[in-house]
Amino acid sequence: MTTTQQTETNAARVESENTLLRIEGLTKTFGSFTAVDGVDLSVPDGELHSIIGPNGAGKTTLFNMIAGSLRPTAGTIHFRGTDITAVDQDERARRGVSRAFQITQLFPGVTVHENLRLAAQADNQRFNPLATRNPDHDERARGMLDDLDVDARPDEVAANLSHGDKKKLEIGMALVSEPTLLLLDEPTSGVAEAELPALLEFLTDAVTDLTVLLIEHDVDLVLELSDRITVLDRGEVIARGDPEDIVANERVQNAYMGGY
Ligand SMILES: Nc1ncnc2c1ncn2[C@@H]1O[C@H](COP(=O)(O)OP(=O)(O)OP(=O)(O)O)[C@@H](O)[C@H]1O
Repeated sequence: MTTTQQTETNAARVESENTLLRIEGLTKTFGSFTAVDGVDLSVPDGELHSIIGPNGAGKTTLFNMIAGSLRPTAGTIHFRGTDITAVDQDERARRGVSRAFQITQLFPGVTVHENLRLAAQADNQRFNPLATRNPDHDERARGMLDDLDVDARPDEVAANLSHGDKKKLEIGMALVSEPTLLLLDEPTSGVAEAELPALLEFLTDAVTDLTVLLIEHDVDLVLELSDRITVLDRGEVIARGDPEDIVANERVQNAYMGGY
């Protein structure tokens, strides 16, 4: 083997050692319609990778396949080097793939603290209010509540929070389960303009040491938070790069980001 070949092999090995999520040829068809069409994606440890694209581009379908709620028609998903394509959603969550949903999933009738405690003690994201109380979960819930800085007392019921604080709580519930890969689906959807700066500040802190896949329509937020961005259009990857590359990409301009 030449020195150049050796260097390339080493570089490939380092790349694969750092890769947390690797997707190859991922495809989903609904009848004759192809919603996600042969998507490749590699996300290294610690990266915040955003998936953007116009409505109906296939972002949520892609997320559903990564989270395990939707079976791909073709392609593979590797997580930490292991093929998880056939692994069910609960087992993926147990292995560290955690999802905060587009539609708020918190329990409106219970307190803010209790929501976080239930999330901390959830076994692979299945909430069990009857599980034996563990002081460690209480502590993690309290710590997360401090980080969240929501405008509510711990004993306030979640239903009384502002929409922005509900979003924060929902993300906090995903974080308190200590995920390896966090899937964030539209964290700012429905959040009032006035609440956005606080949510952005929280998100920036919360995701610092995590590997995150983010779907988000707010382009400013995507450009600010992302290490890399993948742009989908009609199920296909049309561009990938760091925020500067994406802003400068003509195809992306035409498909999606008119005005940037
Ligand atoms: N279960 C389903 N059956 C049939 N078609 C579906 C199904 N789920 C999604 N689709 C279609 O697949 C395409 C991609 O949908 P998807 O929700 O993944 O897009 P998206 O990029 O997340 O859109 P948005 O930004 O509007 O949330 C859309 O045309 C949608 O109508």
